[in-house]
Amino acid sequence: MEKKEFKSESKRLMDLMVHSIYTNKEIFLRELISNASDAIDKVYYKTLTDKDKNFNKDDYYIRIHPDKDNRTLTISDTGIGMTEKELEENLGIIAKSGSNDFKSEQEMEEGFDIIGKFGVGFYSSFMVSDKVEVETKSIDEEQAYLWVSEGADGYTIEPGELKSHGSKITLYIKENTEDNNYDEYLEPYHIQNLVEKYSNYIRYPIKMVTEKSRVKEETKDNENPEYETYLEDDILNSMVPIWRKNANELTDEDYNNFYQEKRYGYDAPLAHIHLNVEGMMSYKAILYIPGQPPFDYYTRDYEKGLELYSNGVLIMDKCGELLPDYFSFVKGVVDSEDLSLNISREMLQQDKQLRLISRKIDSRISEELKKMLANDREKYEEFFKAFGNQLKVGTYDKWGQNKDKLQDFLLFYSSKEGNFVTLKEYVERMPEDQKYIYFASGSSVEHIEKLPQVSIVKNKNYEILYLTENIDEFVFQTIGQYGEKDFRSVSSDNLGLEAPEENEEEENKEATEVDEKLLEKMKEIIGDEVVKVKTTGHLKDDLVYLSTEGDLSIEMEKTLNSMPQGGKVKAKKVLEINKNHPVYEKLKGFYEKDEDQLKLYTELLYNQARLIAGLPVDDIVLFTQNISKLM
Ligand SMILES: Nc1ncnc2c1ncn2[C@@H]1O[C@H](COP(=O)(O)OP(=O)(O)OP(=O)(O)O)[C@@H](O)[C@H]1O
Repeated sequence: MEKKEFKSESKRLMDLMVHSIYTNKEIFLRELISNASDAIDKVYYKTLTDKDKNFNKDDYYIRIHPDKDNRTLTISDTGIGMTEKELEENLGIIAKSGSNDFKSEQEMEEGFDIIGKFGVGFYSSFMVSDKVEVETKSIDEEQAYLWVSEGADGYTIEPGELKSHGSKITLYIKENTEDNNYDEYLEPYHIQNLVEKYSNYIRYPIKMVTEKSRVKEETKDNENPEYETYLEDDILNSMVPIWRKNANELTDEDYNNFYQEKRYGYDAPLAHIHLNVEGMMSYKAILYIPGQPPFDYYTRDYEKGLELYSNGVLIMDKCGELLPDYFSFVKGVVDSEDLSLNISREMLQQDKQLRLISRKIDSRISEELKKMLANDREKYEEFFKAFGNQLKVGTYDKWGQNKDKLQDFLLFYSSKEGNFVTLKEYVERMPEDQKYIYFASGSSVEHIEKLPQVSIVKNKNYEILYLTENIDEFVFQTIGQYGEKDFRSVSSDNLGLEAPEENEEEENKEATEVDEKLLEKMKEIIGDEVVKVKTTGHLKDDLVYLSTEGDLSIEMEKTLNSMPQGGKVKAKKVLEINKNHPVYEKLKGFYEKDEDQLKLYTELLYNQARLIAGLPVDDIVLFTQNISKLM
C-alpha cells in the first residue's frame, strides 16, 4: 500500500510531537474528545436542519476504551465521520497554517510553546503513541476508511470496516520511559480524572466500561462476605453546561478548564464574565478575555464571534453579530431560550433580540476592562500588549465614532516613568504651563529617546508619549483633543515652547540679514524636499533635525506611502539647525565666500536629518563620498 507523506510543515510538527518536550502530554485526550464532540455537534445540527433526519439522543456518545493487554486506548464517537477526501485534508496537512510559523529548531529545543500558542489538536496524540489509527465512516458515504500513521514518516489510507457513521481513534500507547509514565493512559481511574479535569462539560456522554466490585448477593448476610468484580458502563462527565450553573458554584479553575476544553485559546484567560440575564430576553453567557492573541488574530483570516446556543443546542459557532469589532478578541458562549433554532445568518443581522444581547455584552466587557485597569495594572498591561492594537483600531475606525468610549482604555509609553500611562494620567499631571500633550514617533523607544527634538521637550521637563506603532498618530488625530488639550508632535515646527531663557537675547536679535539669506540659500540648495530651513535655539548638542508644518507628520508619510495603494504623500518638512552650534557659524562663513562648501554642508546636513528621522538618503553613494571629502 502506498505510503503518503505529510506536507512538510506537518512533518516538522509531527516530529515535534513524537519527540515532544512538552510536559503536559495528557491534553491529547481533551483534544480528541473535543474533536469527537464537534463531530457529534455536526450531526446534531444536520438533523435539526434536515427534516428527514431524526436525532435520537441515546445514539450520540463518545466512548473511551483502554486495553492494557494490547496497550491501546480507543476513543470513538458516533459523529459525522470523514470521507476519504476529508481524511486526507484534515489529517494529512495542518490546516492551521499558523503552526507553520513556529520558529527555529533552537526555539523548539528551548521549549518554544507551540502547543500553547496554536494548539495542535489531533496531532497531540503522537505525544503518547507510537502509532495512531483512525477508522471513520462519513454520514454521507457508504464506505469506511482506515488511516494509519506511525509518525513523521507518513500515513496510509485503506478501506475500513465501520458500518455506521462516526470515528474510532486507536492510540498505540508508548512504552514507559525514565521521564514518562505512559502506562497511566491505560488506567481507567486516571482516564476518569482526565475527563473530569478537561472534558467535564462536554455535552454528550463520555462512556467507559469500568470494572467495579460488589458483595456477592448470596454471601451478603455472611460474616465475611465475598466480593465479585463486574463491569459497568459509566458516564464520566457531568454534561451540564457550565453556563447553566450558578457562578458561586464555580471556581476559577472550572472557568479555565472550560476555556481550554472549548479551545478558545491554549493559554489561561485573563478574565471571565458570567452573565445570567432574565427579562424580556433571557439568556446566559460566559465570556473570556484571552491572555494571548491567536496566531491569526491580526490577519484577515481571523473571524470574531461567540458560540450561540438556542436552549443548549449549538446554532452557530461564530456569531460575529454579538461582538463589536473592537472587542473581537473576546471568546465565549451565549445560550438563550428565546432564540429560534432556524435562525439564519441574514436574519441575525437584523435580529433585535441579538442586538439587545450584544449591547449588554459590549457594556459588560467595558466594565471588566475598566475594573482591570483600575485594580490590576499589571494584568491590564498584559492584556494591552496582546490586544491594545485592536482597541486603537477601534478608536479611529468608523470615523472615530467609538473614540469617546475607547480612548480611556489606551496606554502609551511615557518618557517620564519608562512605563505605560493612560491619557487621563498624562493630562492630570501636566504642569500648568504645558500647552500640549506631546508625543514622539519612531520605530522603537530606544530610537525615539535619541531624537534631537525629544530632548528639546524633555529639557522643559514635559512628559512625552512615545509612539512606536504605525497606527498611533492616526489615533491621536482621531481623538483630536483630550481633556481640552491638543496633541502635538515633538517634530512639529511649532512646539509652543517659550524661548530658552539663556538664549533670550540671541533669540531676539535673531534673523539678521545674513541669517535670512543663508537660510534661503540653503532651502534653494535642498529644493522642494523641504518647505523651509530655519534655525532653532532649543537644541543643545544636536545639530539638525526635521520638523514638519501642518498635520501630516513624517511617520504618517511613511505609513501612508507603505500601504499597497498608498499614494505619494509628502509631509511639509522643515530643516531645523542649531544656531548655537559651531557648524552654524561655519555655514555663515561659507555664505557668499564658498558656494561649493555651502552646498556640500547643506546636503550633508539635510541627509543627516533624514537619517535621524528614519528616512532613506536618496543618493547614499554621494552622501558617503561627501563625508569622505570632509574627512
Ligand atoms: N473524531 C472526528 N470526527 C470527525 N472529524 C474529525 C474528528 N477528529 C478530527 N476531525 C477533523 O479533522 C480536523 C483536524 O482536527 P484537529 O484536531 O487537528 O484540528 P481542529 O479540531 O480543526 O483544530 P483545533 O484543535 O485547533 O481546534 C477537524 O477540524 C475535523 O474536521
